[in-house]
Amino acid sequence: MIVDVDIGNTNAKWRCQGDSRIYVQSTRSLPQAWQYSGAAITRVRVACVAGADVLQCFAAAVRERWGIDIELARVQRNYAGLAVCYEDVSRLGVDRWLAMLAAFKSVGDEFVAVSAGSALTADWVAQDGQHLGGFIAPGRERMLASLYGDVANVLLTPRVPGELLDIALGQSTETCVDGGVAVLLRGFINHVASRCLGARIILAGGDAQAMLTMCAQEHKFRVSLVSNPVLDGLAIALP
Ligand SMILES: Nc1ncnc2c1ncn2[C@@H]1O[C@H](COP(=O)(O)OP(=O)(O)OP(=O)(O)O)[C@@H](O)[C@H]1O
Ligand SMILES: CC(C)(CO)[C@@H](O)C(=O)NCCC(=O)O
Repeated sequence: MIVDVDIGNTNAKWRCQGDSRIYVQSTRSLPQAWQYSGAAITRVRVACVAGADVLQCFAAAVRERWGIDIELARVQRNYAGLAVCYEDVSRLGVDRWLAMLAAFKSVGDEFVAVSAGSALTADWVAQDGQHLGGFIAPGRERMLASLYGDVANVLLTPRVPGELLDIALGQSTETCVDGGVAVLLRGFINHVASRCLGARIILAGGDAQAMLTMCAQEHKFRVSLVSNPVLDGLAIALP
């Protein structure tokens, strides 16, 4: 059994080969125990942007339980037709690279890979596979945490996407913050969309659905929601 694992800053997600289900566990809890409960594992392909300590604990647990070393994806300057534009490719997040690899294979044309998770990222890739650059910004939870500190999670309210369409003026701290953050998220996705007229927008991450809702009507037809391009990219990077 091959298992692909995406260790993000908030959540670790995994998928077993031949099974479309994605399992999620908080990254914080991963060093204590990986909640994998499937069949015996022969390969574990990993993308990790969380700390080295998390990865070390995870690798040690896999070695102890299945007697194998994890296979870690690493960014390469030129791979599978995708050419990374960073001067120092080791600085590019492997999650961004894998998402671009997956989109490059499936779109076959110019695209922008957007992730709305712990961070907001957008990466432009030309039709010939040249990575043109991108943006990194704090994601929704990070923006809230920067205002509320450790109580951010308490104040996070799961919102139905429709609520985000009409950003009302807040009349309490919470509604002012929610509205302000929504303005920034909306600004990000609509800037991306209006900067890449013609290109497909491949949108993923925990806040992808909310971002799609906030995307201007005239751009929505170019957006494809994907559930986890990082996991898709692992199969390309580590065949
Ligand atoms: N149940 C939920 N309630 C509220 N918000 C949620 C929920 N699940 C996800 N989110 C939103 O999704 C974000 C996390 O998304 P995701 O799981 O894609 O993160 P991640 O993969 O760890 O991030 P990254 O890859 O950027 O490190 C949170 O910051 C939050 O804004
Ligand atoms: C930006 C994040 C946090 C998004 O998960 C990740 O891709 C990362 O840690 N990147 C390193 C910095 C960079 O990509 O330039």
